[in-house]
Amino acid sequence: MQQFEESVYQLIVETSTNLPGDVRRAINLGRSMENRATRAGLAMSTIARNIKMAEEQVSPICQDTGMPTFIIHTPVGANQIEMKRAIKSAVQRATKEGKLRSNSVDSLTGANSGDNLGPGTPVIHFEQWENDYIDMRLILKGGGCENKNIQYSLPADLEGLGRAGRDLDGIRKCILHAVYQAQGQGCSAGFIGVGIGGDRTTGYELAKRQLFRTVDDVNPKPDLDRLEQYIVETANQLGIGTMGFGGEVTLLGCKVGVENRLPASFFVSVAYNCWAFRRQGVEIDGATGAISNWLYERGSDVSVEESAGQGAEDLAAAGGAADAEASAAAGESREIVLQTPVTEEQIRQLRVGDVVVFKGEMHTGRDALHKYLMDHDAPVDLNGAVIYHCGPVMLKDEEGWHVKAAGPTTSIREEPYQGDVMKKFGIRAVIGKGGMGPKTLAALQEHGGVYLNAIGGAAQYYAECIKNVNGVDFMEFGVPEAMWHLEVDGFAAIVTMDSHGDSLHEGVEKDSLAKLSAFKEPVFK
Ligand SMILES: O=C(O)C[C@H](O)C(=O)O
Ligand code: SF4
Repeated sequence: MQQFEESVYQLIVETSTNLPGDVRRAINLGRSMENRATRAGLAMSTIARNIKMAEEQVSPICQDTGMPTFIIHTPVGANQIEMKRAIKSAVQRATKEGKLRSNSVDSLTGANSGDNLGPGTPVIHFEQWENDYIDMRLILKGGGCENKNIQYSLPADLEGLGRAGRDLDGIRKCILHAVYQAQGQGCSAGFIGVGIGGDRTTGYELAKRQLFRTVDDVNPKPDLDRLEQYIVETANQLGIGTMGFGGEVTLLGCKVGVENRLPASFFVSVAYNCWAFRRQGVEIDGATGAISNWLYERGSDVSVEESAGQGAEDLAAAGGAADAEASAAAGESREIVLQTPVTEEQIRQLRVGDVVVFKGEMHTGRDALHKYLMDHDAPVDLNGAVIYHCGPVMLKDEEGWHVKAAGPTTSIREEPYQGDVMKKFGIRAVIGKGGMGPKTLAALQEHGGVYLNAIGGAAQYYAECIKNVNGVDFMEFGVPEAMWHLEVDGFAAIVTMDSHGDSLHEGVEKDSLAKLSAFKEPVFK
């Protein structure tokens, strides 16, 4: 078993940096369904480009490399204690080399362990089997989509859909509702795993295990097969679209499993996975510990389609290069280049739909920083500043810090603080993903601010726009939560909430709720 640790390391690197073949195929199909000239289409193109960049640079597809979760089948008599030790050591190495972000945080103090090890992390499930080889599967599911998991207890009354009973049609309603409530916040277009039955714990486990099925497999239970197909088709009529920008593609896959339940309980548990659906698996020789086979088609075998004229289609080139038809479809999107710091006047000119390309310094800030800034001073002048909701993957060498991955994080978590923090320090622009709520929208209007949506998960795409790390504060918060001062060039994001009271997110949510209500009537009798 000498090579076992190296095999685990290879599996981690492959999973984090190279999206598997079946997921790529689903994304290619999604891209073909989305109108390329729209905001959702541009987001899809950026995602495709990011997948390629991650593979080429062997760097994380998304900066949030999630909760490493291993499911391992071992031959009878295999030493699981030794394997556990090797897995932890491989996780440590992958973190040190920037293939995983340091993601293990003390729940009470917020202290980051720095190496992805700690109580409960990584997650390792062992099971014995009577084969002589090891089957090891890994999923790296990020926090943003994990936050969109949802569990229903039937019967229930669901927004837009009414009564969901204890039958297949009630289950249908729960799953559709699960997609609706995620909106773009889990980096749609997503994949969902559904667990019917079990208890509250095993229901979620069953849901997550569905994510290990290949996107294109067929459910052996005809009823569930029909349900899976219905859900993908119907969810794509909700109009949520990539990143919640509105569009044709909201869901790329649905897998449903069923287990027995107690007479009193009826749970439907839904695990939502973003487009950055990172899971792989290997067969390992029980004697040597070497990889003998990959269990899912590898990313390198399926190319992510790039369309002709690709230069003109990514986000940074969107406004300027869009032709008349494209501009109209994207809601008259304009491209505006802004040098930071920015003025109130510049910000008041921006409208929902504009593509802004930033140049200059921006500062990262997420949960720990926003809480801190509520009752402390900022370490740097934030007048006219741009805040980026981002927890990057960073590596340090003799020359200083380097950005390895730097996409946006879900902004809604900062809703209680954002407006106050902007007003207090004179911050003019906030970049994140998934949109923010009414409190922030009101503050943007009053203060003269703007919210921009970057493409979630596009961590390599944005890392390339960061030309220098000017400095860092609050390293004590841990790498993802620290305040990084970043020099950017060509950093593009779309205005989705402006200083005139308009919010694209509010509109998409309202429209999708109306569309959801059309699926109220029973389908599965
Ligand atoms: O933690 C992050 O960097 C992102 C997170 O996965 C999110 O989707 O909000
Ligand atoms: S940022 Fe988006 S793509 Fe990355 S883990 Fe979170 S939900 Fe997934």
